[in-house]
Amino acid sequence: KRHKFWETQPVGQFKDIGDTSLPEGPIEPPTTLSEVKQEPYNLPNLYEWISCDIDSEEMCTEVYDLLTHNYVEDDETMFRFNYSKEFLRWALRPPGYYKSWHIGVRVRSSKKLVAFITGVPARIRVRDNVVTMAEINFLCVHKKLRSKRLAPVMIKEVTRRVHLENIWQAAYTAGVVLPTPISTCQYWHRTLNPKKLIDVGFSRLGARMTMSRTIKLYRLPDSTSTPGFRKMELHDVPAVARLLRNYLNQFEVAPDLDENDVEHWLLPTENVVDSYVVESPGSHKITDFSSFYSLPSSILGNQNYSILKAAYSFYNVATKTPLLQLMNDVLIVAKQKDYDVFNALDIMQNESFLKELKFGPGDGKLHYYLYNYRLRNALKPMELGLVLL
Ligand SMILES: CCCCCCCCCCCCCC(=O)CSCCNC(=O)CCNC(=O)[C@H](O)C(C)(C)COP(=O)(O)OP(=O)(O)OC[C@H]1O[C@@H](n2cnc3c(N)ncnc32)[C@H](O)[C@@H]1OP(=O)(O)O
Ligand SMILES: CCOC(=O)c1cnc2ccc(OC)cc2c1SCCC#N
Repeated sequence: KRHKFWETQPVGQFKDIGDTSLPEGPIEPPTTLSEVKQEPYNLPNLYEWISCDIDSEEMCTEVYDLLTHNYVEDDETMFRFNYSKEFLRWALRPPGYYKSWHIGVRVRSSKKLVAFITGVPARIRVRDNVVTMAEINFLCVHKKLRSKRLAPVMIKEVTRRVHLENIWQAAYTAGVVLPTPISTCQYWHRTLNPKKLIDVGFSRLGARMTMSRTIKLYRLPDSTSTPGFRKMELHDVPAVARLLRNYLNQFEVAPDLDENDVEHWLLPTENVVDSYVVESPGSHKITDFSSFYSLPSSILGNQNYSILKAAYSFYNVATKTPLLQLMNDVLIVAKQKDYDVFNALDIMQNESFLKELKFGPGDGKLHYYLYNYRLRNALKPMELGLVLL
């Protein structure tokens, strides 16, 4: 398959797979800031660039509306991601973020927002090297402007703006295969509301299974079982940061999160991210941690339902409580909060609980990518300690 754009980029190329003579690490050296293109890339005349101020209610609504109608759909066009406005504000304003990396394209005449791409800064450890990167996300071109090679221009423009901040690497995920994945992961789904998932056509009644038998199969207790299991609070940040930093050390690629990062990414935010700790009743020590984020989806073409309430496993650390028990408690909480499904990737140590907690494998894959950083070999999912939103 020809990749006319990606073959011009400093990314692992398919032709280089297996070439162990190529060194691991940056593919191109940084340039001086004066060598970075100072002016934006050219768009077709009808369009103009806009840096989106996500703090502005009006601008945030325009971004939300573009994504709600034009962002990622599954292959069967059963669902389309429906990131909420408060989720977008959370995802796009981590410590050290740049408004200039929230890039929109408007129609000059109507001022209609028709495309979007974002970056946020993150310190990512790759094996033994911590690299400041841009995490790229929310690449979206309006359905009516597809297949016009707008995406490469969006990607070159965000690359240019990242370079202006003296950052030369990026991390991103996609459901499509591009040159060249550093790892390919699988989604797993734990049904919480079987009736709804069957009604929308995602799940089917198993052979020799009645609806009531199916409901019983996925039923969860009304309350959690781990003593000391509670919502994370601000004063837990130092302990959670210690726990998480230590846990993530075992993975080949993982975020290097300090206390500011932990406060932003993991402190509970209503309808955006939920996080729980296990505080040992005696010692008051934080021994375990679990978190999930809330990413609803529009249900396309169903008479009875319009929104799927989905929770996505985020970061989990079990040092005392068995991970299986910790995750079962988190499923119980997600069900209490009326989620329809709890999703998880087969990364980190997730494989150890997926089957036992009745997750089923999805048919979608998620490919992880690094920009301008070569890994000699692809990673197994369990070597990945990075979750992108
Ligand atoms: C140092 C800093 C560096 C920062 C930058 C790092 C890199 C960041 C990279 C971005 C990471 C984003 C991560 C992220 O947001 C999470 S993945 C979600 C991407 N968004 C969607 O799927 C939303 C629905 N689809 C669309 O809006 C359009 O189909 C998009 C805009 C996806 C493509 O628009 P289009 O109208 O359908 O297509 P053309 O404009 O005609 O362009 C065709 C070219 O685009 C390549 N393409 C297609 N999908 C891609 C994807 N998901 N990543 C990268 N490239 C993608 C494709 O291979 C081809 O190139 P090739 O000819 O070489 O094969
Ligand atoms: C019921 C299980 O499927 C999903 O939760 C879901 C929801 N919305 C989507 C929107 C776009 C989409 O495009 C790939 C997939 C989904 C999926 S499956 C993959 C995500 C997970 N887990």
